[in-house]
Amino acid sequence: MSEEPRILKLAREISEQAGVLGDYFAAHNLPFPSLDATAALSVQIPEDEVELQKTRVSTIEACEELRAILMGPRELLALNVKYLNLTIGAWTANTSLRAILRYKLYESFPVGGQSSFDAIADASGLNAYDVRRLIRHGILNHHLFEEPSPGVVAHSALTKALAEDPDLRDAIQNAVEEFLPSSYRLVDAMERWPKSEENWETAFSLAHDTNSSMWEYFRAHPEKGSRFAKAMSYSSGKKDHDTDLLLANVAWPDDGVVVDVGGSHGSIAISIARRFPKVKCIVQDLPDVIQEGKKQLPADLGERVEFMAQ
Ligand SMILES: C[S@@+](CC[C@H](N)C(=O)[O-])C[C@H]1O[C@@H](n2cnc3c(N)ncnc32)[C@H](O)[C@@H]1O
Repeated sequence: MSEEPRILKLAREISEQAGVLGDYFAAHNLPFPSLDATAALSVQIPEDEVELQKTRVSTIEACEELRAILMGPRELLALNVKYLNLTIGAWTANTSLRAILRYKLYESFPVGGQSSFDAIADASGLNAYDVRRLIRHGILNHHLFEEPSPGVVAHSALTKALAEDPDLRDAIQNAVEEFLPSSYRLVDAMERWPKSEENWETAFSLAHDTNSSMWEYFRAHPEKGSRFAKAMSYSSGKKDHDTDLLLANVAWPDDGVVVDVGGSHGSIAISIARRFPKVKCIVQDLPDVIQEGKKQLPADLGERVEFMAQ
């Protein structure tokens, strides 16, 4: 008999285990757990009910795994960046992800192959102790890498996605290197420069130890600037966020001119031009960004998407 698919197995386990928990609450006349304002602040299972506590934890773990599988690697990576820092105690939430990207651990051995902590340390220049701890942190917290047997490292779907999808990689790295550190400095910037309208008196400047605005900083660090622009294109249309929603929910003209102010490399303008063959689009942005956008523009849209440095 073929093996039961993982999502069905997990769903069955969740249902069975929730049933066991439900029977306990009913038998003990306890309120069922909920997120209503009137609910108890902890789930009402006494500490000495060890088996029941285990059932509760394994139900939560099965829910997390089912959710992760159903999201898929790309969406899951984006979600990791977005939400993990909200967990109290998750001080290290994105450290393994950041290290895996910064030191290119995702390409330290081929997808489909296996490696060891020592070999990954050699390939990356890190020491084996750090590599082991970071990779195990990634495995436990983010589904990054797998350890099929002790000391043997293999790719997971997520590290495979990082290895094989440079656009996704740029979007994630831009988030963990540029934006997450800035988000932590926002209230500091508000305190330091109350009501400032200066374009460099920002959380970004504090996080990056600079007296420049984010845009000047990106110009001085072109590899980061290019990564930011690719991240914009990624989130504004290429893969997970369907530009169809934008196209369907705005009363675009059938012909005429659309100007995308701050349109970066033109991903939105390109989508509009493709959908409405009589519309012309003008993308306005900073000179360096415009230069790159021009280079990337598909040749067949040369007449209808214009880039303008502003
Ligand atoms: C959040 S991004 C927008 C991304 C773009 N709409 C997309 O979907 O890919 C903001 C854009 O504004 C541009 N920008 C910032 N300051 C500018 C300025 N002073 N003049 C022109 N463009 C500017 C940046 O280069 C960047 O591409």
